[in-house]
Amino acid sequence: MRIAIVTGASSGMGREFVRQLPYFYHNLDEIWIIARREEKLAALAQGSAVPCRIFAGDLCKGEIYQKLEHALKEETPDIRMLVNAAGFGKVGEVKKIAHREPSAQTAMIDLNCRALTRMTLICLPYLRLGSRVVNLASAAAFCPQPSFAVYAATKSYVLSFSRALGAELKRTGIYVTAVCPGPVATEFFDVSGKLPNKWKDAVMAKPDRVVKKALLDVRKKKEISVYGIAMKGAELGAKLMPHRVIMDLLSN
Ligand SMILES: NC(=O)C1=CN([C@@H]2O[C@H](COP(=O)(O)OP(=O)(O)OC[C@H]3O[C@@H](n4cnc5c(N)ncnc54)[C@H](OP(=O)(O)O)[C@@H]3O)[C@@H](O)[C@H]2O)C=CC1
Ligand SMILES: CC(=O)[C@H](N)C(=O)O
Repeated sequence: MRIAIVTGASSGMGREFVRQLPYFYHNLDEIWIIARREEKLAALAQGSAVPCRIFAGDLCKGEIYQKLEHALKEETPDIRMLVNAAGFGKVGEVKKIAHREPSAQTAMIDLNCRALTRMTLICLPYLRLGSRVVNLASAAAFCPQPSFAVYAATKSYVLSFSRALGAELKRTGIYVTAVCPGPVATEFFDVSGKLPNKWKDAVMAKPDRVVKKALLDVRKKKEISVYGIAMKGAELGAKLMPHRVIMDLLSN
């Protein structure tokens, strides 16, 4: 059985991956979709061109992994693609968020880093020649971001982990792509709060376009997928400019 697994499938870019995957991969038997909101997953499954298997649960708790591991052992599928899209952010200074929502920042690390790593480790034995791992990092991975500090740090982890894992797996014919978009119009900002920099509103991208570009880059075995000229500029800027200067710019 050939499958794709997508976390964070109930909204935003995860959902978009589930919608677009059948057009890029014509031979998928099932897509396994993961998130907490079961009703959203059910609605997605209903409209899907490929049968979807729903795994509703919290990736910061153990139960969902047990269900998934059990299903993997039963089916021994060929995982053609794992998409780690579940994630969230919180806008604001570290101290203020800690006061307002004491556990939010460590929960962010749990989901954005720990859960993504755990999902990858669980799926690794089922990846075969030509399989792909797609990790949703962010342009926030390129440089530390005051007022988005923990979030940007988690995304630096995702980018670093993805690149190193990709280097390890390349000789086995398995490819890893870190997707690094700038701001994308999804439910993300309902959870994170308003963006700290007004210019980010001006470069807001559409999720379907970001995901289409990501899937094209995945096909090309690209290590990093960056959507849009503005974020390509940001990537280059973060390589050329001292991060202190960029942080000053971001703080103003
Ligand atoms: N939007 C943006 O500007 C950008 C986003 N990203 C990254 O892209 C990824 C997708 O974000 P996006 O689509 O924008 O955001 P959304 O908020 O639309 O999607 C987040 C997804 O994660 C799921 N999720 C959240 N918490 C948990 C949890 N504890 N257990 C299981 N699933 C969970 C949500 O489902 P549910 O609530 O049903 O559990 C939802 O499906 C994230 O990693 C984000 O950091 C990267 C760059 C830019
Ligand atoms: C939310 C994001 O990850 C985005 N790249 C941003 O920096 O706003």
